[in-house]
Amino acid sequence: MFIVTSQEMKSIDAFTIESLGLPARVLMENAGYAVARVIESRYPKGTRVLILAGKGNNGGDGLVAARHLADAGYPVHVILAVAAASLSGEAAFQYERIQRFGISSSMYDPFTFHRELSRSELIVDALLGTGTKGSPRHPYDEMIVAANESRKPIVAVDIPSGLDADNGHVSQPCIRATCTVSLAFLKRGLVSQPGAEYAGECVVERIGIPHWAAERHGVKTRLLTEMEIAGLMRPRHPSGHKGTYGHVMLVGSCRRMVGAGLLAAHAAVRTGAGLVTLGVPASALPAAAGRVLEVMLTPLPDNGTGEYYADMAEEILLAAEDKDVLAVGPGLGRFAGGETFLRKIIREWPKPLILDADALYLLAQDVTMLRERTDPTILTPHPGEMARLLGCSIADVQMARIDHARTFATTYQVTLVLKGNYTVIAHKTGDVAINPTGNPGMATGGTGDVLTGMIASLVAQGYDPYEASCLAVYLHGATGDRLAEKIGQQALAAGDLIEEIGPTWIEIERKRLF
Ligand SMILES: NC(=O)C1=CN([C@@H]2O[C@H](COP(=O)(O)OP(=O)(O)OC[C@H]3O[C@@H](n4cnc5c(N)ncnc54)[C@H](O)[C@@H]3O)[C@@H](O)[C@H]2O)[C@H](O)CC1
Ligand SMILES: [K+]
Repeated sequence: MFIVTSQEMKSIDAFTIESLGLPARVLMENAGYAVARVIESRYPKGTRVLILAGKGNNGGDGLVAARHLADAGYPVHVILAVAAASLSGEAAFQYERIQRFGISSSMYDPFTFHRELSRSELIVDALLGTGTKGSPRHPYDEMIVAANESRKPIVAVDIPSGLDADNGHVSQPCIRATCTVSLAFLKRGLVSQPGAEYAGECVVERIGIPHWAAERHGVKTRLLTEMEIAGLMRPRHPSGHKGTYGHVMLVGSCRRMVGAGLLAAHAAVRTGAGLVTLGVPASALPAAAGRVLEVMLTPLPDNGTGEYYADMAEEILLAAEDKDVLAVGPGLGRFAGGETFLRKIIREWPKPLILDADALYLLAQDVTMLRERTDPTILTPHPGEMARLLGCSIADVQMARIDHARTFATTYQVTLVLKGNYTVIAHKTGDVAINPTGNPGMATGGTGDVLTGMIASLVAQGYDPYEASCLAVYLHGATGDRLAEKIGQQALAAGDLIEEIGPTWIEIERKRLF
């Protein structure tokens, strides 16, 4: 499912209208009708609907919806934010139609507005759409505040008014919708925080703009869907043996963080790797031994410290020689000479490499070392690690997650997984996938280690690095959602997640189209 910016939407709209010859009026009719149908499917006939219409095309969509809802048996009243004379072309055309159809309407004045608001049972927000510039001005601001304060359900047309369609930032005020009917394609702001929270449930409705028009206009951002993920899942081969499913080598679990590497290793086992080896500083080995029976442990000479140090890169490369993928980071710790350590691995490891956690901290000391790699590389930063890699603030990262992830991936030719709500997976070609699964219960220590193990496991099994990342991220979030259903978000722990990977895999795999 494509995700567009307002600029991309504008070009696609123009292309559909001018080159494909589908008039703007037809698109608006489809848009308003789609909104009405969504409302009809959720609210019983007779529900009193108040439609708030702005001056542009978003308002026009609302006016079309008013016409269809009235016809379907909903008492409707329309309030225009501006005088009828200042409505833009298509909205003016639609306003004239609702008058001819005898639909009750008025122009905004505080008294009428509050009276209609208190009588209504459902509000349609058609004030501002993708043409919004800056914070809602008067009287839009007052209308938005009052609509929110009414606590009545709100269906937003295209985006909640006050939302920045491109980055998910919300103005003060911004509509808090129960449901948003996004037209033609999802807008970026609906899958970025805090926008997603203001949008409520999102439904995307077709309005006549063909799907391929997005591709034609170079849209490279999409939302992962369950169907697509199911399609990536490969059945195991009847004659397969453990060698068929690859050997993962993980490096981490220093004395203070033994659990991190173990979580990753265990998750790699549960995601299907043939064999999993965890490299640990020799002195930390007793603490790691016997905790996950399926995992082999490789002690790395550590002078009795239980920590990593620069020279251990040599040992790691030797130990990894016969493995299919190397993942460095969970519980690695920070140490003197870390940059040299990482540079050696980056330069000399000739197969897929995954860098997470403290490996990303080490990488941030000189990101350009990534240019020395030609083999597949996957980075899995959370926003703090991403900020360090870019030398900017976390707020800067969060402001433009998609753009930062994409630029980094294309610049350094890596797969970049920017974690957080709506994890962004960026491919070295500039393709970006956004993940819809997961919940706040997963914001707890160790879940990142689990993800790293899952990605490593899939790469070892021969999945393409980008597809492995998309599949692992989706599955990881879906596993968290399934677990939260069972035990609640509060109680969710990284270790429990691992046991739920298998059942979640089966559940998704069943959606596969044969
Ligand atoms: N063919 C199409 O283009 C279709 C568009 N659809 C809907 O149209 C909107 C986008 O419409 P547009 O007219 O470009 O902009 P808006 O309706 O979002 O509003 C712009 C309007 O409002 C004024 N304005 C801008 N910023 C502010 C502000 N901060 N405060 C107050 N007023 C503001 C500005 O002057 C403009 O006149 C899209 O979201 C869809 O809903 C349909 O889908 C059909 C096809
Ligand atoms: K809106």
